[in-house]
Amino acid sequence: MGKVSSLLSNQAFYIVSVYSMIMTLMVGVMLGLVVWSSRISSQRGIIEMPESHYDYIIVGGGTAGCVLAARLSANPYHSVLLVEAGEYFNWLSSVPLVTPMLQGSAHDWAYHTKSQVHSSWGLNNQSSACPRGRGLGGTGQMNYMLHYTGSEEDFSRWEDSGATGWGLRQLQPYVSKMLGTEYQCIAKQPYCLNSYQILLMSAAGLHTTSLHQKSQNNCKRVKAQPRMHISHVDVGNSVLGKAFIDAGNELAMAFKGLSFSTVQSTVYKGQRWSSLDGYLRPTLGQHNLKVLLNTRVTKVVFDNARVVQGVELRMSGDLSTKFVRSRKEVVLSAGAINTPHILLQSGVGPQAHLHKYGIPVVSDLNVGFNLHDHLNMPLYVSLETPVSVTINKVQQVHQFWDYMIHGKGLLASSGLVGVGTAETDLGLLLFGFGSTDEKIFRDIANYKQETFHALFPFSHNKTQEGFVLLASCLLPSSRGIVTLNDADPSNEPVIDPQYLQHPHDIACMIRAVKLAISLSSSQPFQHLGAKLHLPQLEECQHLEVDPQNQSYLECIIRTAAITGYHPGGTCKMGSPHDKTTVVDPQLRVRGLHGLRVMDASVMPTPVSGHPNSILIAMADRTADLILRH
Ligand SMILES: Cc1cc2nc3c(=O)[nH]c(=O)nc-3n(C[C@H](O)[C@H](O)[C@H](O)COP(=O)(O)OP(=O)(O)OC[C@H]3O[C@@H](n4cnc5c(N)ncnc54)[C@H](O)[C@@H]3O)c2cc1C
Repeated sequence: MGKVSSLLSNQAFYIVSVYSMIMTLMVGVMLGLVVWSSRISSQRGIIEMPESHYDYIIVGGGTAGCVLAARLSANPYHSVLLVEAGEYFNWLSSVPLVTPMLQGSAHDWAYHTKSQVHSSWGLNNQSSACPRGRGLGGTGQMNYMLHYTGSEEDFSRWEDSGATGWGLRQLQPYVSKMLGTEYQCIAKQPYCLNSYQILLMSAAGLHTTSLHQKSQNNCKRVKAQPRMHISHVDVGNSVLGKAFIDAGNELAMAFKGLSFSTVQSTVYKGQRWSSLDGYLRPTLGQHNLKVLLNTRVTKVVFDNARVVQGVELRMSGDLSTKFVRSRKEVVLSAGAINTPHILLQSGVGPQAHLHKYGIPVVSDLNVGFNLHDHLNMPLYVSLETPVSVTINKVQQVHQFWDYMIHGKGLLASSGLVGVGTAETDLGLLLFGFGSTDEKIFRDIANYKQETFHALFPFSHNKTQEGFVLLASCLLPSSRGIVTLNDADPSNEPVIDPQYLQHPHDIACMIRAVKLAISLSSSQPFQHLGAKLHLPQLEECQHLEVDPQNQSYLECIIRTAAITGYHPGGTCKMGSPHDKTTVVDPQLRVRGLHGLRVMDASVMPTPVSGHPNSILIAMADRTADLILRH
């Protein structure tokens, strides 16, 4: 009997081993095919050496740069060069769940902030990580894929501050276009307008002049191919998602303006869908669009009349500098950290700061100021019900199989489940991870080991069920600055966000944390056996661990809150008469000719959520502003 059972178990072991070998082999082959086919299709339009000149030069192939390059090259008579410091991201970037693994990799600029005074006490050197995507697709190729298109108030604030033309009404047509609705004229009508005019008309309500009335009769909204694909967490299939919505309903009386939903993500058939996929990729290979990878723009060059001549660039592995001329415009889309860095290196920035490094001043502007970012305070909640993502579940072979064959399963989602707002400025995210890889999550936040362990007490347990609530102040008032370290463009700039410097922000963060605490103790989560683990942090050990204790809450926030990954504002857009602005509402750099900025650095104030899709719509509108010019 014993022999038979050991024979059977040997056979079972043999079958399981062969099965896993076959599965692993097939997964390997399929991944190889995916990588191989994307390599082949990705070579189109990529050049090794630039020509001497182009009509438009776009610096940075990130979220905004990919849209601009596609739109400006739509006219076959315009030659466009897109210069990107990195290369193509590897295949990991398309698998939503493993997104955090890109941080700290070769695809990340991997910046760190200056030591913070008012925050980050529990981080190494009191310095926050500041990841930024380096490669085609930019930070949009390494972000958490949350889709959000802003509130009306976000854009009214911009208009009120002098960024005229950037209201919701003007941006809405571009958001619609992103999602698959366009405005088209009936062909061959004499009074047909171009798409920009139609978008403007629709933004203006379509009925102000007789020309508009005629066009209203001849132009219509049509369904088009969406540029961006959006997927939703289905409440019917997500126990955590359902609990989140139900908890929102329960809390509606206690918090004003509460709005809770499951997340929308820029994911298509289980893969990341960025502005590279939706805008740039379909246009690659056009004769008039060239992409230069692994090439860093070090400087914008001007003549004596402050007209842009072109850019200086350095190709990877080559220490010499090349010059490429622009016949029409240079657009900086290098992101909220690198765009001000390039401008400062080019002599555009505060005079005293440039003098300090011996850089000749081309224009004395407030470049680098007004840096804003969201902060997230993580709170861990353990569960007694198996409804979350755990390391053990992710490691099951069938998860790989489901993903490779059907684009489904745990790997197909970022793990983010719910997004909530209340009282206009409080934000909450539910990350459905019960257990996490300590090394990845500790290092990407730059947490000290003891801070990490206090926040995530079960991090060593691969089967622990639970989730993380990220509490945030959506409209922070603190403003930081990006400055030069020295006059060498290849050295990192100094990033000082001055998190929580403004008293408003700590009060706002405390309210957000209280919202998270109320959520964890709501009935829907209690039914799942939720237990909140308020951290016992070394920096706060003199304070009683109590959710009602304001001083304790302030201390844990100042110790353990981490970046929300949304730096912006460092080339503030606004009225050309306002000395604090860098670009006018057409995004032209004030006082210079032929130079614009279009990326997160132009956002005058933070948006009440996630900026990526808003930047896509803004870049699309900017292309129309440029083309109309
Ligand atoms: C980890 C993480 C998660 C995030 N999650 C979300 C989310 O879920 N939802 C959301 O809406 N937002 C999210 N964001 C923020 C969002 O992705 C960014 O705000 C957005 O991508 C910024 O776009 P951009 O065009 O301003 O810059 P980027 O996309 O950063 O593009 C800048 C590009 O310029 C290139 N570049 C820089 N310097 C040079 C140079 N000198 N020469 C040539 N090229 C250069 C860079 O390599 C890069 O490709 C996240 C960000 C991070 C880091």
